[in-house]
Amino acid sequence: MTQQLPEYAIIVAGGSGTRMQHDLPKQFIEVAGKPILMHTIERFYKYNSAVRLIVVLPQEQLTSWRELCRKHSFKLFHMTVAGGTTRFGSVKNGLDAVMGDGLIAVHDGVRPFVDVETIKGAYEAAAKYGSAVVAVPPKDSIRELTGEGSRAVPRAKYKMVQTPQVFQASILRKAYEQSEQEYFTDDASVVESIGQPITLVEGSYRNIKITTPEDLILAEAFATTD
Ligand SMILES: Nc1ccn([C@@H]2O[C@H](COP(=O)(O)OP(=O)(O)OP(=O)(O)O)[C@@H](O)[C@H]2O)c(=O)n1
Ligand SMILES: C[C@](O)(CO)[C@H](O)COP(=O)(O)O
Repeated sequence: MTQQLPEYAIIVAGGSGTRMQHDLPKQFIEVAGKPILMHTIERFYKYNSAVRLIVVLPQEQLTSWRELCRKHSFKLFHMTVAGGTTRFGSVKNGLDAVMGDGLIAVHDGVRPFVDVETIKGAYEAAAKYGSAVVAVPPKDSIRELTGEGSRAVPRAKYKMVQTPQVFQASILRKAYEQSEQEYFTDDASVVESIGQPITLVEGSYRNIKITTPEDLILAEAFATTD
């Protein structure tokens, strides 16, 4: 009989949301009556209430998050950790709170519509292959910028990468021991750089990252049709 590894989720919500141009960091903006980050945490609880949740927040928002939880009677248990100046730094701080072996999902706090099947598929694939990164096929044509202009590239050769990105704990820890590089845009790029293979698993077009103002319109629509 195979032993079930403990499951962790580091939910990174330590950013400031500059592209949203809102007075609050976007993870705290209300969608369907509650902060985006609460929707995200609920998705992981719905998948498995035993997942150990580490929520990474901007240092200056730790107290206001506690107040928001009180205001919304939000009782789902989670640990909070102060973030870094970049996503890389925030993941690293979250990782410091994970002890021992297990599977660690890193998920953007601003992807509140990730479905349970996607989370389950990612943990299962990571248990088997060591890594699992959720991705979807591009819907648009893609052009590569060249020095002089641009040229078409075959989109069947590309995937749009989402989160969760799940890894065996030892692999993720080793990857985050190195110093940050500019091309690290996600955990897969960090892990790949130490020579570990990346396994892709199917994501969902609903699993949007709330980034710019029009995403909030989509978010309200998704929240009411789930
Ligand atoms: N220092 C940082 C930067 C980002 N994030 C988190 O990483 C996720 C994806 O990042 P992004 O959408 O870029 O969020 P922001 O950095 O907040 O947005 P922007 O780039 O527009 O400033 C978000 O949940 C964000 O809170 C983080 O935990 N710590
Ligand atoms: C991790 C991520 O959401 C995968 O698509 C994305 O790379 C985050 O990028 P951002 O520059 O922080 O928006």
